[in-house]
Amino acid sequence: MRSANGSSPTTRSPLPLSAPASSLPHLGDASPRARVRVPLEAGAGQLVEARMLTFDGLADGREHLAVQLGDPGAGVPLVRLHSECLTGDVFGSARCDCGPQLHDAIRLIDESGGLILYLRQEGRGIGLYNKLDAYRLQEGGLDTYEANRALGLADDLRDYTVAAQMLRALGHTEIDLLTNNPDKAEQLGRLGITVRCTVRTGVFDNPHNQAYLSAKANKTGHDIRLKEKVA
Ligand SMILES: Nc1nc2c(ncn2[C@@H]2O[C@H](COP(=O)(O)OP(=O)(O)OP(=O)(O)O)[C@@H](O)[C@H]2O)c(=O)[nH]1
Ligand SMILES: [Zn+2]
Repeated sequence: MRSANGSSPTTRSPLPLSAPASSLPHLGDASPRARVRVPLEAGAGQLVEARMLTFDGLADGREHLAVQLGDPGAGVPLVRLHSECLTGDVFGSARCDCGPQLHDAIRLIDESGGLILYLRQEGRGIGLYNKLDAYRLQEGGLDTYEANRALGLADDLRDYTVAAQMLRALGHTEIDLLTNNPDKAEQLGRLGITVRCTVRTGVFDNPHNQAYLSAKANKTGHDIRLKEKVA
């Protein structure tokens, strides 16, 4: 069982989430392309060593990145699928929780051994400009999903085929998944990756991201334990 992180996630029961071998989808072959060592700032002046991997043959032709942390031989890896959030990951936007989630994942996975798959799926797949259009609509009172729909877009366009391809290319067909999002585990199961268990990420709430977090908890079944649910 995984240990809890500093923000008190818990490990849930094992999930029966793998497809039978006979029905495994053919995803197309991807293979590792380059593997480079990169020291990462992990807070409090600490550096952790990451290995960054690129791939040939990913299904959508985009540049997704695998970041390997900790002991690669430590058994079933702890994996986070982290969808790109330029505003949160790079600029530290407090409108969402992506930046602190990413940094907490680096720390936690460095301890456990595993991978962050950094997926180029900005704005849950709608792209940066559409996300900022959605932010404008949210300022008029819509929640994150209503704003997508007002733009004529689906709630969530993400497909995790490339994540399954990266995992298979690295020989990982069984993982523990660091997420609060049930769709990630379900999709990976259908794509032939056994999710042994999920580990909740911490809840990084602040006065600016309450509506974002409560919409995830109330509308898409994210396992987020907010102190107080905002309607
Ligand atoms: N469309 C849209 N996307 C947003 C908004 N706020 C954040 N995002 C995007 O939401 C995605 C968050 O991805 P993840 O960190 O993988 O989070 P998640 O799907 O909520 O699941 P877990 O963090 O794994 O529990 C990023 O791509 C952000 O850019 C928003 O208001 N609208
Ligand atoms: Zn974000």
